[in-house]
Amino acid sequence: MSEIVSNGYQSGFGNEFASEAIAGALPQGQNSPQRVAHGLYAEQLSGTAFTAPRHTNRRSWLYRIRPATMHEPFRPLAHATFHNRFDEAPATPNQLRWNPQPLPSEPVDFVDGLMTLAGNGGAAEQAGMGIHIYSANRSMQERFFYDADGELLIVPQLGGLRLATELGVLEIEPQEIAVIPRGVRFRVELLDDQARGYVCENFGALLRLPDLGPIGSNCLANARDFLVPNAAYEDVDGAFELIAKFQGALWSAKIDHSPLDVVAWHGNYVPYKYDLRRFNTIGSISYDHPDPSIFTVLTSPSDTAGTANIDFAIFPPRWLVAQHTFRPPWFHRNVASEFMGLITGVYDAKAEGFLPGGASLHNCMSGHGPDAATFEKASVADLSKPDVIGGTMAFMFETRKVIRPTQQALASPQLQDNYYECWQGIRKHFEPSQA
Ligand SMILES: O=C(O)Cc1cc(O)ccc1O
Ligand SMILES: [Fe+2]
Repeated sequence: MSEIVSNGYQSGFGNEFASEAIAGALPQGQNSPQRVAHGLYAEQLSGTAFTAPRHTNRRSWLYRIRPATMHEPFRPLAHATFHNRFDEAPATPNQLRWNPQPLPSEPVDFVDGLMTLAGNGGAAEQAGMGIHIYSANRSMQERFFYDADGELLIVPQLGGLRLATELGVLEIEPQEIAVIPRGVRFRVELLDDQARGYVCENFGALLRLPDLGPIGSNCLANARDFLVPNAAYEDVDGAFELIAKFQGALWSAKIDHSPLDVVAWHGNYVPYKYDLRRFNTIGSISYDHPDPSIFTVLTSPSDTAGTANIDFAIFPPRWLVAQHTFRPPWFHRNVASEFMGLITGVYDAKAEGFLPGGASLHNCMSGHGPDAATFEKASVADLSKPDVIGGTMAFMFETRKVIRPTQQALASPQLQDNYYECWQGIRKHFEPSQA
């Protein structure tokens, strides 16, 4: 009986990885020998259709102490705040902003501490995303979770997490992210007393690195900076719970052993982490503020070329040097819908009110951009000097479909009822007789 211990990381994105926690456990030359070394069971886990084109095809082979099929039947598990009901309230064109969700006072783990803020599409549609916040103050104990509805992009804002997965251990802190593939079982342990962050549940095509076009073969998030765990396992018996998220609802089954019992694995369907501080940011060195697609870390494409199901973009520290230019984000209305969060610092379009741990939502064609204070300051700034934006990390989940806030998000005391006022102080400067 021993609890899982990290065996470190391998690097790359979408590689054919291979790892064994016991030398010789990984079969050579084939996937499914008649008998696997050390009495392990072979099991395939596919993340794309068997016949998906080779460059998007994802699957891994796991060599484990017991096959994943061994557990008692699932029964529905109630959860008051974590769901995919995006049709409860009318979608709103209003600009919305929330203060950070409070941290729990009672003991709450990652799964219990999930609250759904908004989303679109769903698992049945195989498109769209769920947007959730977690706030927790204790590790998951004697229970494990997997999401059959989509992969989970976890964005910590407060406190580090140790994600003990079937394929090994990922440790992340704020300004790092992790992606847990659909179906992979895991346990979330807290590295600090409290944890809060954002989760993007991707019902569509798997997140991948964006194409770089004329940028070339480097920059933005570089593939070698993505880290994938080496195989690590625990061989533990006990009275445990396996929680599944399936078609928008939770289910619970008894399991008499830890499912984190994969001794060796190989493949390209893997959990991974990435340090957002490694992002190689591109921007204008001449004039004008480019579209924020230059800040894309990962993208989930849709069936329409160039129109993402989800883009995950970040707004990291950077220099602003553009000449004869309004340097912060411009006023805009977009066909895409934008959910934003702030991990640390101040976001350059909002002088105040957008707090670390908070969130904002600007839906399709809803006007937004710099608040009045930011506009006044930037429109008279001295452009002979570069500006440096430091000590900040904001992010955006952008999506082609309208983002529908849940009833609980709209009723939440954290919703700022005066958000629209940040633009009401914008002054009329129009002078028909002056250039
Ligand atoms: O709305 C926002 O703040 C996000 C955003 C940033 C930017 O630099 C350009 C467009 C955009 O939507
Ligand atoms: Fe925007």
